[in-house]
Amino acid sequence: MSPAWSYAGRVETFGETTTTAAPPVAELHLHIEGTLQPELIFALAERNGIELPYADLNELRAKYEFTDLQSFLDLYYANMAVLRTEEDFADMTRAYLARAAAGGVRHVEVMMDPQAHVSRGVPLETCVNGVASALATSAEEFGVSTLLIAAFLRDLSEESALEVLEHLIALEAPIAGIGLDSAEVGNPPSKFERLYRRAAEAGLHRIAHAGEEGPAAYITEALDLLGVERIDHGIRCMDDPAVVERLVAEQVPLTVCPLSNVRLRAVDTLADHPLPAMLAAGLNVSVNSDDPAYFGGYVDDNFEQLVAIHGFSVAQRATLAANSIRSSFADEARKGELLEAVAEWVRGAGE
Ligand code: HPA
Ligand SMILES: [Zn+2]
Repeated sequence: MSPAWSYAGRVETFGETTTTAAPPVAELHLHIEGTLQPELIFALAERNGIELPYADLNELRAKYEFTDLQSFLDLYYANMAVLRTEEDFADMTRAYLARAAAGGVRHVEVMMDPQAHVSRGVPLETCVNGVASALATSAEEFGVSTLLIAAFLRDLSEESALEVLEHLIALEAPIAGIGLDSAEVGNPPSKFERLYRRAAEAGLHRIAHAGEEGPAAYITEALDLLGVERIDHGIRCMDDPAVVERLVAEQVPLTVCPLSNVRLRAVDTLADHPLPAMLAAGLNVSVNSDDPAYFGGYVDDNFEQLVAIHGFSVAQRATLAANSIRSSFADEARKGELLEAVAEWVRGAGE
């Protein structure tokens, strides 16, 4: 199947040299199911003989107007119905990797939502093997190193999450860690203490969404009760100076997703986004796409708009890139290579 994306190869010019707006980065906050582009949804529906509730691409695209996280999640879960076979998961993953690589991503820690597939009758092996098979050839094919993270749906029970985690462990699934996503408010980190304890016992990395729509207190809970190594989003920390102070002191990585926050109305506009203030406060922030097929762009699009709206300098962009690399779970040798690539990008930018 031909890829359902295209890349315009946008560049900026600095004096004599030309460089891309986005530095080489590690993408640390990416839901693979959120990379499913409308064209691929139609292609997979046809391949699998599935009738979509939309007459055409335009009717589907008209649904991409969100009022909050839940309004997005409803469409995100509905569209997953087209993912049935290993090949479907692999094609979706490969399309993301190709597009991300073209936009500067050099390392990615891909989240997937196994419960969203198992609950509609897709075997765990099918979704894991499909995504993992595309990740396995990514370094060679796209120059992008990869890790896989199983994310659990916080609006489901802890028992459901534990059952799937045990199954993943029994299958020796190639996962590096676990995450926590879906509807945040009313589903605090404290609901998943046993899950995170089990993941730690199994030697898995631990991350969690917190402070996207939920309060700053959820960030503290995720750190203290779940022992997470990174916080996904975390923007609501800005409501509580004591939480900011702690996050700065401990240099807890926050994987921020500016375009996502605008599309889900966590912030009104990109001009109102707290990322510049977060950087200025000394927080360990990075830039990520979250669900690029739904939120209007990949990592490079996020950087491009941050430059356009906030005038982020080469030095600021290099800091964001270095933060992403240092906060990744890549090995030290890979981190060193990627940090060198950032330094090279800065030299090319001539600032
Ligand atoms: O932005 C998100 N937030 C919470 N859950 C999610 N699942 C996919 N994307 C998201
Ligand atoms: Zn997310």
